[in-house]
Amino acid sequence: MLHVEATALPDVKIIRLKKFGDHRGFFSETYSRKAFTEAGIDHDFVQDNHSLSPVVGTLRGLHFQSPPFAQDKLIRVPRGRILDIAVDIRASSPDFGKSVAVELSAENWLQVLVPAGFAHGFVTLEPDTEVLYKVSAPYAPAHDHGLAFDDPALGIDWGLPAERLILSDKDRKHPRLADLPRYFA
Ligand SMILES: Cc1cn([C@H]2C[C@H](O)[C@@H](COP(=O)(O)OP(=O)(O)O[C@H]3O[C@@H](C)C(=O)[C@@H](O)[C@H]3O)O2)c(=O)[nH]c1=O
Repeated sequence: MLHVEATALPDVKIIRLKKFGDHRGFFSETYSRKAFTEAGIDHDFVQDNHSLSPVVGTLRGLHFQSPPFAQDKLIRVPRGRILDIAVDIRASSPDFGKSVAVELSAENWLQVLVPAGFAHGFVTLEPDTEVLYKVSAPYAPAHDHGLAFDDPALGIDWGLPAERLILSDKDRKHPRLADLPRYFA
């Protein structure tokens, strides 16, 4: 029913789901605890989030929650298209500071699993893009942190010129990786 692939950062996984199309439209099991667990993705998701970004170039990120409210995230796009980015911020990881980008869309029907210890963000590539994601810990504003999306040390190519990017005020003020406390060992 589902197929799991590692990305260049092996703990970030791409999930391919079955989509059954017929003359009425389609049906898809977008999450099944049993099927995901059998495929090695075993997380205790406690909250579902949903965002809408009307304008192309809306960039949300890079975000993470620190322990004890660190979140695993399972992300999908039921409408529109995004470039989804995960950055390894685990201090002792050989991939510390490295990022991976995956395009998620209503068309490709992929999901991405971004585990705790990674900062996460995305930029929208189509108008009216909606992003749905499950998280494994509740929202905890005191433990909610950000990393600068344009930190040169990360070298992330967001795929659009800077003047086309739409961000929250908060997301323009996050520290660079070198100045970020080491929240994850
Ligand atoms: C994330 C979150 C926000 N909020 C509130 C706080 C604020 O008033 C409003 C908008 O919050 P933000 O600006 O943080 O929303 P946004 O920038 O969409 O934040 C999200 O970005 C992506 C990339 C992630 O990975 C998510 O974990 C989350 O951090 O929603 C909640 O009530 N619960 C939540 O779980």
